[in-house]
Amino acid sequence: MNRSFLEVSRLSVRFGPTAPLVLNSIDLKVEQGQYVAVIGHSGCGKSTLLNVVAGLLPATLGGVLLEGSEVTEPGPDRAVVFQNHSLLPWLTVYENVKLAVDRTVGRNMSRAERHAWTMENLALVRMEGHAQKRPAEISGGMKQRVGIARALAMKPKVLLLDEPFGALDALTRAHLQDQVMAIHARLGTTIMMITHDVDEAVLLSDRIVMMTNGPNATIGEVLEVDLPRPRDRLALASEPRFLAAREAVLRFLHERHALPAAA
Ligand SMILES: Nc1ncnc2c1ncn2[C@@H]1O[C@H](COP(=O)(O)OP(=O)(O)OP(=O)(O)O)[C@@H](O)[C@H]1O
Repeated sequence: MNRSFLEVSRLSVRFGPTAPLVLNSIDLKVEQGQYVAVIGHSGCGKSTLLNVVAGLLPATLGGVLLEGSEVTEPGPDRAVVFQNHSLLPWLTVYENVKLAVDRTVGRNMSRAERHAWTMENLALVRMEGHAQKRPAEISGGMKQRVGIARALAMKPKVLLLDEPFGALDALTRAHLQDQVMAIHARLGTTIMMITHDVDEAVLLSDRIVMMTNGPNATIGEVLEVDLPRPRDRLALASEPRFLAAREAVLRFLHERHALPAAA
């Protein structure tokens, strides 16, 4: 049988035996190296989907396979970056990343290798110059970069990004999007990203998974983003294929699956 790298099959989730289904029979296949964005209105179940893939939440029905193995618990092969950084405040930037290295891939490395690998990942997000600072001493964008370095340092098979740029100002956000695109090009990591931002989804992704409104949310449409890489945000701003993809997602969200007007 032809398996995909990551497969979500007939996934349904409810929180409690009598609660309605939040997700209803989600089917999604992601190939190795693909960048997939999941977009949908607030509350439709995007984070729930990501959390099941991360192993943080159980499936009620169906499930998730990564390279053919069922996901039943969290693991370093699926690193998550949340909207609000989850760095340990009492550790330095270096120590935050090093801790993740020590607990995962670093187990089979020498002390010098663990140090080098920690620094290599900080350099990937251009944070090597801030290694000795604590989270309180760096900006929100820098914290997210450290969170991404920490996730990548675990050499995950899949990087799960839950609105990673959501709390950042527009310029910092654009800068970080460019960095993530560069990292994806360099490492070829499989990425699943949740976002509310249509431009961000089109700019970064190979495919955009559009979810219907909850409860009982499911995948409404999947859009293939046919734009060559590397992608340049300025050049794309007037590129017809970029604009067409953007319009397709906007129409899905605001015409076919618009939220009812507030009472
Ligand atoms: N632990 C939980 N217990 C009960 N209900 C939950 C729990 N987590 C999520 N829900 C409910 O499941 C639904 C989907 O939530 P989820 O956070 O997955 O949506 P979302 O699309 O990620 O939303 P947003 O875009 O606002 O972050 C919501 O109605 C939410 O209230």
